[in-house]
Amino acid sequence: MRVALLPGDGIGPEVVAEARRVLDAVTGGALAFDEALIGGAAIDATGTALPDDTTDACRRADAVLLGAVGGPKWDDPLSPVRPEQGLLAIRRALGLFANLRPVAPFPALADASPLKPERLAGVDLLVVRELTGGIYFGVKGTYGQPGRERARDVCSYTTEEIERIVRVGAEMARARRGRLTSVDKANVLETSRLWRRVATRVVAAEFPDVSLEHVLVDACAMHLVTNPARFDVIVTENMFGDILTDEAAVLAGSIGVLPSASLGAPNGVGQTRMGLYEPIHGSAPDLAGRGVANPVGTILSAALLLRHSLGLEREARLVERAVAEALADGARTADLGGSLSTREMTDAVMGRLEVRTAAAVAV
Ligand SMILES: NC(=O)c1ccc[n+]([C@@H]2O[C@H](COP(=O)([O-])OP(=O)(O)OC[C@H]3O[C@@H](n4cnc5c(N)ncnc54)[C@H](O)[C@@H]3O)[C@@H](O)[C@H]2O)c1
Ligand SMILES: CC(C)[C@H](C(=O)O)[C@@H](O)C(=O)O
Ligand SMILES: [Mg+2]
Repeated sequence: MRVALLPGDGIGPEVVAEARRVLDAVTGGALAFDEALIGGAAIDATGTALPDDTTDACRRADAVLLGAVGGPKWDDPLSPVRPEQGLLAIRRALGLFANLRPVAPFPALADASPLKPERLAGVDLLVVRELTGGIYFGVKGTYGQPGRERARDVCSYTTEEIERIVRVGAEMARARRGRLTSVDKANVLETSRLWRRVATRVVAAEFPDVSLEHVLVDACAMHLVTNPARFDVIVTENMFGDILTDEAAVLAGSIGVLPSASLGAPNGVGQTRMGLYEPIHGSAPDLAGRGVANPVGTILSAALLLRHSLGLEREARLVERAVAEALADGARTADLGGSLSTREMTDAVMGRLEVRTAAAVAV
């Protein structure tokens, strides 16, 4: 099995290198890795944020593990080439329309969250974010005379785009606690009114066992910090999902611990899917090059990769348990109030992994 690694920029290469060590350990070296350029690193080397070689390497692979893209070096708002274009382009090129962002805070990290511990009790939610449509991909441009320009970004969704992401959300809810929250801004936006109608129809017709509620995005932002345990699966459009998941990171104690899986259509073979896996955080320019970033979000993304694209559920669980145990034993990087380096944090996880892997083999 082949995994394409796209380390990207800033702390991306640091956290991807650590997740690769974990993947190697848990699979006993069974995976082949191909490294390729994306983002600012690709702009510097080739002039474009997503070189064709990178897309080809991803297409040859069973799954992709990505670090992060972007940074101050490429932030000029007048530049026609931007690192983030590479990320959007690879999501689109691989048809990765469903972005799963689980938020199940580790009990050991309750003290790292600014929320009261009682607010965090029972929180286990999954945000299913639409990833290849909406305002990110609509017509955009800046028009008019210098000094008097107008800019626009068009938000557009088709019925089919909404149907397929709602189905993913409802399937996930069915496999969990059966509750789906569709988040929109239907009191203002046409796209949201279509979204709401389609979600209602799809769930009623195909998922009678799933309960559906509609919540407006502004209210959802509030509920996420006042009563997050009320949510099971949240399905929402591209930009709302981006914003709400950074907010939800507060529940987990740090944005450095949250993983994500971006999936395309099932490939039929044991229902695994081509997928791209990445932490939800960015390139953290303030931490880059210092070896202090938290690798847990990327390591947990690697676990999702094992589960969803390689069909290695046992190995995925081994990694997730090793992370939980390392955190329960007090392993902490600086974002969680500790002093471990990126590598030491990974070593703490790998120490638990060895014990667990040996036990699993013995059974
Ligand atoms: N998927 C991606 O590649 C992705 C996601 C978000 C932002 N970005 C890009 O990253 C750059 C920086 O964006 P930003 O500063 O708004 O967001 P960011 O997520 O990079 O950083 C936000 C804050 O979280 C901290 N943080 C992030 N990851 C961490 C980790 N693993 N361990 C410890 N602390 C961590 C940072 O130090 C910073 O204080 C921008 O260019 C942005 O476009 C990329
Ligand atoms: C960097 C940016 C394009 C990206 C997004 O908005 O999708 C990021 O914020 C994310 O959450 O993956
Ligand atoms: Mg984001």
